[in-house]
Amino acid sequence: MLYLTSRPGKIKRIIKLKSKILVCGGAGYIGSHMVRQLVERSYDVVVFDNLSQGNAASVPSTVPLIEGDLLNTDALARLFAEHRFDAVYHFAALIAVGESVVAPDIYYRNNVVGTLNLLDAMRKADVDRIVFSSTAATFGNPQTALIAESHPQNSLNPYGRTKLMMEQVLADYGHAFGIRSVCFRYFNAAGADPSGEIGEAHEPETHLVPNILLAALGERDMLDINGNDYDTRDGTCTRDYIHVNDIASAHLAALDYMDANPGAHDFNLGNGNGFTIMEVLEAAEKVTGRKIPYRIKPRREGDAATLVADSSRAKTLLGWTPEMPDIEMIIKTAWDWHQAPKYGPYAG
Ligand SMILES: NC(=O)c1ccc[n+]([C@@H]2O[C@H](COP(=O)([O-])OP(=O)(O)OC[C@H]3O[C@@H](n4cnc5c(N)ncnc54)[C@H](O)[C@@H]3O)[C@@H](O)[C@H]2O)c1
Ligand SMILES: O=c1ccn([C@@H]2O[C@H](COP(=O)(O)OP(=O)(O)O[C@H]3O[C@H](CO)[C@@H](O)[C@H](O)[C@H]3O)[C@@H](O)[C@H]2O)c(=O)[nH]1
Repeated sequence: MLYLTSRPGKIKRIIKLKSKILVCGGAGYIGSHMVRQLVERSYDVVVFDNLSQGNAASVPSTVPLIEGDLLNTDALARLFAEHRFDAVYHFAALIAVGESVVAPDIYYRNNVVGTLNLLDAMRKADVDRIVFSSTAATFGNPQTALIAESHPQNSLNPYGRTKLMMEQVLADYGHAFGIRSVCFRYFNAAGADPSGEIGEAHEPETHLVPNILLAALGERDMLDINGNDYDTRDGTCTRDYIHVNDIASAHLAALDYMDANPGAHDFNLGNGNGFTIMEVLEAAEKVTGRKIPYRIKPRREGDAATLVADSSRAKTLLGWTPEMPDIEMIIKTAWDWHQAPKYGPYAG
């Protein structure tokens, strides 16, 4: 934040200028919700995205969208030469657990090399604040019912390991180079902005909630459930679903937190309630009023049986409160979007 006086020498009036924020991956699902919250609060925002999964239509027309790749160091140099950023939100990554098991090379290059390139560009431009999208997938199978930040991180898949590596890099860069960082380990992002203007639109879609809703709409024949022989209430995997706007609101709090606290910090973001796949399916049937067909398939490699967050640290230190913790409300916002998506593979 920059504070200027309207009359130099005489402090008559304080004008608070909003920070300029780079949102890498800002055309993606969570990034686009972040951009919307930043714009609503009058931040100066620039989006950098290679549109491999992102949708240009999800970025407001007032926000510059620079199409570029984190693996292209020239494009990054140009970006940081053209703009003076106060902080970076880094959402850009490949995100599918199952795919990372069969194509780890692509995941390590994109998520690890891409992030190292971004950090190099930041350092050259003297930008020293970054909020990094990490994940519950860094933890592996839990040793306690709720996963707090102190829980050991033994990721079960390459995707989670790319994120864990970057958490470690950020801690080292904080120590050596003074880079301030917040790593948010989201549990399962779901839902859509209640405006109905933006939502989840991946191609192909791999996430549970949209796949359930696509089956409800007949866009898929049925939901494939990846295994029902886990040690959970009904044998299907348990996850902690958190509304995408609640993830974004934590990022706003992180800016002030980094101002006051040098170094690297991590926070788990979830609602603290685990739902099995069958329970999410039942909740979606209630919300949609439709019977949703499904079949049981083999386990998907790399899946933890259960991932549920303890988010006390974010609540205490960031003053963060999720505004939409109810699973049916989360699904309802996604359902409103999926019935009439404005972009993506099922639009029109
Ligand atoms: N969706 C979830 O449930 C979840 C949970 C935990 C963590 N995360 C993390 O949150 C972040 C955002 O997830 P999302 O669901 O919005 O994913 P997404 O795929 O919708 O968005 C990622 C965006 O990054 C862009 N991108 C990817 N690689 C890039 C590159 N090399 N250069 C430039 N742009 C690139 C994509 O085009 C896309 O727009 C990711 O880092 C993901 O690992 C997501
Ligand atoms: O069509 C589907 C989709 C998913 N699942 C299962 O549902 C659960 C949740 O899967 P998914 O929605 O793909 O989320 P995760 O695999 O838990 O991964 C998400 O949540 C992680 C945090 O927990 C993030 O890091 C990842 O980026 C994000 O993809 C898993 O057991 C999947 O195997 C199905 O059975 N059928």
